[in-house]
Amino acid sequence: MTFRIAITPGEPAGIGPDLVLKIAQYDWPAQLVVVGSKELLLERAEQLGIDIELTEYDSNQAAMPQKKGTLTILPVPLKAPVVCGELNAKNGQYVVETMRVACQKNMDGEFAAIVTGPVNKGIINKSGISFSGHTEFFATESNTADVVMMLATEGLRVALMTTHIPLAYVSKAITYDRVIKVTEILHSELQSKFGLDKPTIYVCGLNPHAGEDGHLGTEELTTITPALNTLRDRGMNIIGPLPADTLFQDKYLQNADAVLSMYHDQGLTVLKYKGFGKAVNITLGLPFIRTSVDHGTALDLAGTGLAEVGSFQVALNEAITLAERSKNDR
Ligand SMILES: NC(=O)c1ccc[n+]([C@@H]2O[C@H](COP(=O)([O-])OP(=O)(O)OC[C@H]3O[C@@H](n4cnc5c(N)ncnc54)[C@H](O)[C@@H]3O)[C@@H](O)[C@H]2O)c1
Ligand SMILES: N[C@H](C(=O)O)[C@H](O)COP(=O)(O)O
Repeated sequence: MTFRIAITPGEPAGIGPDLVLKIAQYDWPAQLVVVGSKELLLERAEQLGIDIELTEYDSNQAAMPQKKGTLTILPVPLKAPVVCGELNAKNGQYVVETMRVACQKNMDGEFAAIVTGPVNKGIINKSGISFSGHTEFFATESNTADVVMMLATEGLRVALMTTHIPLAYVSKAITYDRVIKVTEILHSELQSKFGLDKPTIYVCGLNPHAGEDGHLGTEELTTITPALNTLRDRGMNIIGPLPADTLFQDKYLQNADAVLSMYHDQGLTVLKYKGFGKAVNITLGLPFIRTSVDHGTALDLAGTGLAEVGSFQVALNEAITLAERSKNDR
């Protein structure tokens, strides 16, 4: 028996709908249920010259592998017409509703995973909904206190100690408890989701040269190292904090199952330099599987046919692999 994967196309004026249609040009071993506007997909398909057959989702029917040229759709209506490349705050509520429905159906066990297309955080906030990212949204929606953002491409996994917050708040956010919590979630999910019995985690410092013994910043001495020592005492294999500018070299990375960076651009700049378009974003610590693309809404490419589908394929393949693994573990 196969399972169902929920797909949210994300921002309707961006490339998400284009990529969902491109994904549908292949056979998939799982049923792909797109949670979003049927009219939007049909309109974008016509614009791109893609043939697509949409079948409405019926929870009473058994899940079937998705055949190329087809998609299953769980309709969520748009709030306003869509023009490619033009954000419209009226559709902020639509975008959030697609995520909410997909989340609920995963919580209920009806779907085995969620794969999300890119959203524009700014326009959702402009629509009156406070929103900083899918990662935080799904945590709140599923009542999960702590989750971890991790992006992965071939040969590198990068997890983040802090996610979508202004740089000015990062230092305050890195508390002893946060270092313990995030590292514990990363460690336990490397074991359970990725089958690594005793994962090795390399940890970046926050300050230049990891603080240079307190001369260039003290967070390493006061917070990060004490927390990592506690985790080492609990048996975890943790290296660091090491200077972030020299950590990302092969002699460290070949031994690292993941690198834990202190803030968004410290880790993701390296990850995306290495693997942009071929990476997956995975939320660790949720009660369901959630993966996503490594890129944003690319408003400049929506409706042109030029958007690359590589990262969406990686995200969908990863969701299917994780869902199969989780099914076999049960
Ligand atoms: N998963 C997500 O929801 C997600 C991820 C990252 C950024 N974003 C959001 O996307 C919006 C735009 O962000 P940005 O401009 O920094 O990043 P972006 O990824 O949208 O665009 C950066 C550059 O990469 C190109 N690009 C992106 N995806 C591409 C693809 N699939 N194929 C070919 N070229 C591609 C774009 O044309 C642009 O030149 C922001 O609102 C941001 O918050 C969302
Ligand atoms: N931080 C992610 C990135 O740069 O790729 C992106 O903004 C998406 O984050 P969410 O999955 O939390 O929306």
